[in-house]
Amino acid sequence: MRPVYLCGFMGCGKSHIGRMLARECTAVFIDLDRYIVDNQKMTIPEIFAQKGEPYFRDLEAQYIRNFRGRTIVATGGGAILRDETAEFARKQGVVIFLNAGFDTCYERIKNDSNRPLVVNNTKEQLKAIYDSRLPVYRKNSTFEVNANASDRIIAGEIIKLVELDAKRHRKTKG
Ligand SMILES: Nc1ncnc2c1ncn2[C@@H]1O[C@H](COP(=O)(O)OP(=O)(O)O)[C@@H](O)[C@H]1O
Ligand SMILES: O=C(O)C1=C[C@@H](OP(=O)(O)O)[C@@H](O)[C@H](O)C1
Ligand SMILES: [Mg+2]
Repeated sequence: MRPVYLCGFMGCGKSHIGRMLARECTAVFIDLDRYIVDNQKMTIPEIFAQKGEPYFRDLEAQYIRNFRGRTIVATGGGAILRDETAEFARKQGVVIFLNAGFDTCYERIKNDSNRPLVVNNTKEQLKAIYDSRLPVYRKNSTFEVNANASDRIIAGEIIKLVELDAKRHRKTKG
């Protein structure tokens, strides 16, 4: 199995589904946000406040390159927006966009003080960010799944796509 990178807006379920998938596929689970926090020994709000958002974006772009093999990577909602990062991830493995509606995402994240974009933007501003990101997640992913569903259903869909990817990849390798 090649690495699986989950992308999508904050609250779409990347971390939750990723952890579940890794258990089901006996793969290693990496939460890119967690990995950054552990390596930097700072929380995400601290990194944003003390080093700035561009610094955090560079860390994402750098650290996402550290994983190989049977791994499920829950990216942070901004990581796959960078074209070179997405290109790397699609070469390395399979990028899956968890597409959940804005209202679903917002209800899940609205009170979270650990997500600086949520703290620093109004609901209307977050909706505008969501709308501007949607086409980029689409463009930069290999597959898209409907994430307005139960976690079991979403995980099942992803497993089918990962199997499809493995088949295609074997074929192209000959
Ligand atoms: N399909 C789902 N159904 C119900 N709750 C979900 C689902 N996916 C995620 N959640 C919950 O929504 C919240 C945000 O999910 P999370 O995985 O942290 O999102 P992300 O990593 O994409 O920002 C968590 O409390 C999680 O348990
Ligand atoms: O969308 C974003 O720009 C961000 C999403 C967060 O991860 P989740 O998508 O897991 O919430 C985290 O990386 C950071 O707060 C920035
Ligand atoms: Mg997450």
